[in-house]
Amino acid sequence: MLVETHTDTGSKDHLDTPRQPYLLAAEGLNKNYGPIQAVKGLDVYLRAGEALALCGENGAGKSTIFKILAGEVVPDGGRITVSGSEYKPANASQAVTAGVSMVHQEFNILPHISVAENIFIGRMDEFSRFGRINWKALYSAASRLLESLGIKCNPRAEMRSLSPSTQKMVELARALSTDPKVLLLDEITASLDHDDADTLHRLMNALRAKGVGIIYVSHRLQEIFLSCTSIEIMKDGSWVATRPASELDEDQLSALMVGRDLADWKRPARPPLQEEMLDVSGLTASGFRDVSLQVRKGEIVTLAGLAGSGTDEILDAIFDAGHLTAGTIRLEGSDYAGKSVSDAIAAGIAMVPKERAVEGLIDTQSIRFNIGLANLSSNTRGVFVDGAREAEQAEQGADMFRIKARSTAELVRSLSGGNKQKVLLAKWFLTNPRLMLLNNPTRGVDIGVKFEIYDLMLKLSQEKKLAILMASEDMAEVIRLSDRVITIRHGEISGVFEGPEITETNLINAML
Ligand SMILES: Nc1ncnc2c1ncn2[C@@H]1O[C@H](COP(=O)(O)OP(=O)(O)OP(=O)(O)O)[C@@H](O)[C@H]1O
Repeated sequence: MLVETHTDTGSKDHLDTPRQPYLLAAEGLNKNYGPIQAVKGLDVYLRAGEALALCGENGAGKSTIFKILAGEVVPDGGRITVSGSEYKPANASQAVTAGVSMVHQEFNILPHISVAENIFIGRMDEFSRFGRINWKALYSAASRLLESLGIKCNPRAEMRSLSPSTQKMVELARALSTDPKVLLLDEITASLDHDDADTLHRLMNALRAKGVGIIYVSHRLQEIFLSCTSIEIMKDGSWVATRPASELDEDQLSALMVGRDLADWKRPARPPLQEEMLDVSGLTASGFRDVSLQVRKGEIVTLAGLAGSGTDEILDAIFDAGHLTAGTIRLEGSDYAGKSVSDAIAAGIAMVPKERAVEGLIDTQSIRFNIGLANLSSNTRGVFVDGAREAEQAEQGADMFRIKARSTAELVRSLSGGNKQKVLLAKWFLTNPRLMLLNNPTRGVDIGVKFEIYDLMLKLSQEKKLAILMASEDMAEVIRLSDRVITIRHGEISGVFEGPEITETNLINAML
């Protein structure tokens, strides 16, 4: 069902036709965080059966809108109705009762309890009698729900035993268990593997057919065209345009989002590279075996594989070499005997991990502190941290990656998701590494910054002879950036591709 939407052609009046009233109408929303105007007079209109993509650069205000709609943040101004009734949720559970459920960008789970409890958390009294929980009823309700949604996992399993992708799908099951009229999905696919992303898109279509309205945020523009019927673009907290998805293509959408055309971005031609930086041979550890590969100075080599193929483990094992069961690592022709992360940093290796929330950043500290952490050795005088040097370096990082914040003294937890990822990248790029290990470096980063990161990676590899070994699930990124691609299947190398051999068909055939 293609749903009629308002457009930005002509005036910006949104007519609520009697034929199909708005399921959700938010008008004139405002939200300030201190001096930051995160949302400025924004309108959002959603009809039953519509999947509306909310698009904008990192820090544009998308998550803030979602938090307002989900009752987690009280707006400073504006009016919302759901099914025509005034909607002013004081908290998330009032939002759920009114039919609005959300899946967050960051993980929102309790790792030490079961899948079933995570799904029905806050509603366990539905399964209790006289103060005792009827576990059988709880597990069978969870089992029925998961099965109906096509999510394969054991409701009795402890949440932390699941892959991040399955954990996210359980969060989706939790949102759907409340039978929402409006479903808010905030960058959910950033955590999903291929199969779960397919299941999600199938579910979105089924939900739309049942009349559920969906608002969807993703920096993967391809996905938006796959499953959304309309697109609202915002910039710096304000409305820019709303269009039916059928009227835009990816290039037009990215131009509307970032205000410039990115369609012509091409990787510059690069001279042949000779000097070897990394040479690993017969590397074996949990999740992969007998991996041998080389990365030359100035080269970008990518490990490409399906989720669970072993690419994450290979990068982790080079950075934290204490867990290897066999194999050797050589750096610039010399044996590397490092056994820990600190040995790796001392040897000039840096790593941007996949899960920034868990492995990468201390949320409760400032941007400056987080960038400084990886650069402590250059920022200390004797036993004291040189505050001025640390601040200068943080400024440099914030500039280089266009981190959107009032100052580098701001706490990382108050940043938007994409800006957190930029802090992580700045932190490691500023250590001036010889070898950079990047696990999905542009995850959650907006399209404009994505291309800036590509330019930066190419510049550093070219000018500073930085060797980059990256893992990426973004096929367009793999093809755009790599000098060489090594495909990994079931923990083993299944192919090596260079230059014109790097095509989507070749890579996918070798990955499957
Ligand atoms: N709790 C907070 N305290 C202070 N500032 C905040 C807070 N939450 C968000 N902001 C600021 O509000 C602005 C909008 O952030 P928001 O998270 O809504 O952006 P976003 O569009 O979702 O970005 P991304 O694509 O990076 O996730 C940003 O400048 C952000 O730093």
